[in-house]
Amino acid sequence: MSADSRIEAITRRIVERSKPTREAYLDRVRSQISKGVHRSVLSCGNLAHGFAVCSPGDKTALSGDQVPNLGMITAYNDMLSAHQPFETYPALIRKAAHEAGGVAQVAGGVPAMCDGVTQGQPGMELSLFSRDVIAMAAGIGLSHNMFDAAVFLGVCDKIVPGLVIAALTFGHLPSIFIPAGPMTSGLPNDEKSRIRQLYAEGKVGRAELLEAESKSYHGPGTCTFYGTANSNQMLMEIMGFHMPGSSFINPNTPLRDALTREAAKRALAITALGNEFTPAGEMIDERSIVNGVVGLHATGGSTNHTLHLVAMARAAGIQLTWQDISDLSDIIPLLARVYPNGLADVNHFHAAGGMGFLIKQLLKAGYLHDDVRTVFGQGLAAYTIDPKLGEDGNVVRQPSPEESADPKVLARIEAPFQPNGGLKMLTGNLGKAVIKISAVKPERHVVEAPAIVFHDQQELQDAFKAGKLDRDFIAVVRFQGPKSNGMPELHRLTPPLGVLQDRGYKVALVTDGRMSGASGKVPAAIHVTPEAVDGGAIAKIKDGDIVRLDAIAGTLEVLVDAAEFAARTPAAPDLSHNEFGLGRELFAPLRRVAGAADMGASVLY
Ligand SMILES: O=C(O)[C@H](O)[C@@H](O)[C@H](O)[C@H](O)COP(=O)(O)O
Ligand code: SF4
Repeated sequence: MSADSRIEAITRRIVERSKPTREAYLDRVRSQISKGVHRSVLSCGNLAHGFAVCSPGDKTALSGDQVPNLGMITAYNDMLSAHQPFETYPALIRKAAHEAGGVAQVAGGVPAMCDGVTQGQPGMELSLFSRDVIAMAAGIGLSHNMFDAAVFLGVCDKIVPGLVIAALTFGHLPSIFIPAGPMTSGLPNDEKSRIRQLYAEGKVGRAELLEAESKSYHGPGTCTFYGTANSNQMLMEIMGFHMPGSSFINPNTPLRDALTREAAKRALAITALGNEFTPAGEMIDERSIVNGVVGLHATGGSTNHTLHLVAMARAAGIQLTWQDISDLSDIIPLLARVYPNGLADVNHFHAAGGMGFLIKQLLKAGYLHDDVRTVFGQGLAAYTIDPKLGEDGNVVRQPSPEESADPKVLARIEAPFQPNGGLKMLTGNLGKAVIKISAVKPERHVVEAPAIVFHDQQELQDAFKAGKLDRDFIAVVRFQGPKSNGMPELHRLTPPLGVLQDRGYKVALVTDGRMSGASGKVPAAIHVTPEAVDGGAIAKIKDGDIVRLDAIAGTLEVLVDAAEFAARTPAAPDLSHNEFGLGRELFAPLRRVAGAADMGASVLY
């Protein structure tokens, strides 16, 4: 079934816009493919180093060019609950590779930051740049050129986007993403947020807050809210980088391990040595990217993907814009109510039918390109399944049901929760911005109020604690862009602004920084571009200026006489405090070259 004509039209305009860069990219990929099995270009010395620690059997296998070798890129560490399960994956994957007649080696590791640990801390100023550092680190591993396919072990916020950039940079190789799955459900996310707001008001102490947080984040696996990490899993599934049904199976379960083994064997089956060669650079095309954006809107996914999807697409020569994302939002309905867009968590989402049901609904309406290549073969319809553990310990896939097992969490296409995806681009005399309203009540989609300007999130929190913010206002938090301080998430603003909103005040946030994928209830115009330090108009806003954020009209305006505003001198605060400390001095070169948010805020292109 062909896609809806509006989806086709947007896809066509992306294809047209991307033609020069996409064709140049594909030429590079095909040139690399034409060189044949990559180990064959290595010298004997190179090869001997490459398999020095292998068994005699593997050395024999790798000495020739008939046995496929799988390169693993792992983001294992104990900081991310979502990545901790990867500690045991290399051994599992090596064993599965041998069972399939291949070899598997860890090509390299990549760094991974837990945004939950660094949230509100100086480390968060390295977070966005870590995406591109991860892409470079993965490139270092794959540059050994020993491999016929790659598997990527990563889940969280900047890690999957960075790994996708690497996978597409090495687009001549087939690549499969292997997740570790969500944490089992703990304290409900809305209850955690309620305790946070009580703490912000001084009504509970640190002991109660730590108890609530620890009951929420309690074990291995991805945090269960629908933030950037779980948006990543949705994207990898709907873009065809996952084996069908991989996204939301809990860690350390037989089905999880069966999916991991299966992915390793599939990666070896789709190399150039077999008859289903599926290089990532050809598998992912403009239709795959559009499918990813559609999934983002249908699930109320993280705003961080208005940065990451643009950067990921560029790695394959595809030019995705915020206008594309905004226009698709007008078409795609919201089908999932997962925190912060609802009370459920990703385990409930999966139990209600999960990705298989979601994809089935979107395909039924023609909102997805079905005729795409995936690591599993041709066509997205193969992903409308429910994964189960078979008698033999392998994965079996049953067709997804026609009905949602929980219509309050996962809706049918005929009865969506909202008619659109709620991720809009705003334009006006402050430049461009992005707003996600799928978690914002309709009466708050337009906010017009006096500005109060802050130069970091701690200033706002201090003003709140001092009782200075009990009024209608728009918080303008600026000098938070990529060139300023690395564009940290300002998620610690959510509790105080949420308290003020619950007290009945009209509040909103305007910032050239980012929010967490878990942020939601307060209207926020984020990623304002140009950023303050880059000549952005946001640097000229003064306390008391009337600012209007209109998510319905798609506008972001400061209501000041244009001539008077233009004549203002931009603020130029002292930013030296974010140039040193906790590694920020190492990232000064990246701040200098960082691109604009609407181009992916990348240091790579
Ligand atoms: O984009 C995201 O999804 C966030 O970066 C998330 O990964 C991070 O952990 C947040 O901090 C939410 O968690 P907390 O509400 O516990 O901070
Ligand atoms: S979802 Fe966020 S907080 Fe949870 S493990 Fe991943 S990065 Fe850390």
